[in-house]
Amino acid sequence: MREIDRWAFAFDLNPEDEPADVWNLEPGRSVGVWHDATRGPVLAAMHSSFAFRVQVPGGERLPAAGLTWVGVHPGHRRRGLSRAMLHAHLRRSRERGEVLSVLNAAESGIYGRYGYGIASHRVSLSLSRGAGLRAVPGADALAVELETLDPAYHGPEVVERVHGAVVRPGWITRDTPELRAAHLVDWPSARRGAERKRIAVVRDSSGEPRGYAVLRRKESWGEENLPAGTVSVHDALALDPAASRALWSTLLDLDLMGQVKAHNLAPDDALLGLLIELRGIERRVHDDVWVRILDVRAALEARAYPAAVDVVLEVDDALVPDNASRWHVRGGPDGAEVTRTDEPAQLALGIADLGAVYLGGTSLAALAAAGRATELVPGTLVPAATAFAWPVAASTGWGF
Ligand SMILES: CC(=O)SCCNC(=O)CCNC(=O)[C@H](O)C(C)(C)COP(=O)(O)OP(=O)(O)OC[C@H]1O[C@@H](n2cnc3c(N)ncnc32)[C@H](O)[C@@H]1OP(=O)(O)O
Repeated sequence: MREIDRWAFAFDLNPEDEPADVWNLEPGRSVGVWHDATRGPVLAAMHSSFAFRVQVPGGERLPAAGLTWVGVHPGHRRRGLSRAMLHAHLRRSRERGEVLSVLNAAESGIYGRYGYGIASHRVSLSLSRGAGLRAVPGADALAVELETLDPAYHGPEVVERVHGAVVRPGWITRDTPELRAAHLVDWPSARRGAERKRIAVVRDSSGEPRGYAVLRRKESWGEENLPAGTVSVHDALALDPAASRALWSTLLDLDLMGQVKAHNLAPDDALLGLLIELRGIERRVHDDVWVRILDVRAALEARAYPAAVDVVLEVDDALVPDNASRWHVRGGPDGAEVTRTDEPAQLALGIADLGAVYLGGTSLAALAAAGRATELVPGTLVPAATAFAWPVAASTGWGF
């Protein structure tokens, strides 16, 4: 499995990284395709999945198959192996009772055909040292500790504790020790001249962690010998405004650094609201988690809707016939009742686009504007788009 993974993703593990490698795949959830080669059977393709629980609007955590390690040997590509594996994955996930499948895509063109849609986004910011932040009462009373990352301690005591307290659609907790360990691995080859991973921990007066950032600094010197180092942050969370202010004011004022590169932020991360000056900040938006709804009724009944919803959707799903139906969705902030119906449809959309709007991270109105959802009865789009939205942006923010 490691071999086919390396063939598919075109990498070899650096010898210095070998001791850090963690096997995080879960037993019973991988499928391989064998090829009878001249020198004996070899894996031509494989995929695996994690047994996740994904937070949906309203806070419920739904069973979801986190598709991963989809790889086809370059000598066997474009013969339908990936398609066959994806069809099997959808069927097996449904048999396990998983309501959703989620993934991070290697390339954007691969997964729409299997009914996955982009359901959340992540943001990268490039900030100058000293970027001004608004004052937040209580921030100065918080302590910020800077330590070398010790996964055995900081993992359970800080990172997963803070991570597990986040309320946000699309949030996925790392529920196995292997996933937790893999998340904090400090690959020696990834340092590329930067320091080992450090962690900034924000604590309240009782010592409770309220936020953290895993970071590396890299020194560099500009013209006239001016310090121009870079702070790279790939994992930063804060549970309240004061913790966020304390965390980012520390990261934005580290000696000898010229810039801070913050990756994997939710699109509405508090940092964006704290910054006094947004002009000149380089901001990039990437696709985050892709959602495939495996069971329309269970999925739509599990989430909450911020406004009353009463709409008949015509859902098209070529791969899961059970989903392809007309669904009457009636509900609101306390959830919804979803039933098959023969009533005339008011809105029509495909399963990938329903996946895209499901977490509230993509607007149904925006999809309709692009011709990806159709308003069959005038006046039904705006109320439905309002109900399918969510005030907190969807995000997962870590890769699997
Ligand atoms: C969740 C994850 O694990 S993401 C990781 C995905 N893996 C990688 O990117 C590793 C490198 N690439 C590969 O391993 C393979 O090329 C894969 C998995 C992307 C595709 O596998 P293949 O077996 O070649 O695909 P297969 O022959 O089943 O093609 C099915 C369809 O996907 C299309 N397709 C395949 N690869 C791509 C691609 N990279 N971009 C866009 N479309 C693609 C094919 O053209 C075909 O289209 P059709 O439905 O119109 O006929």
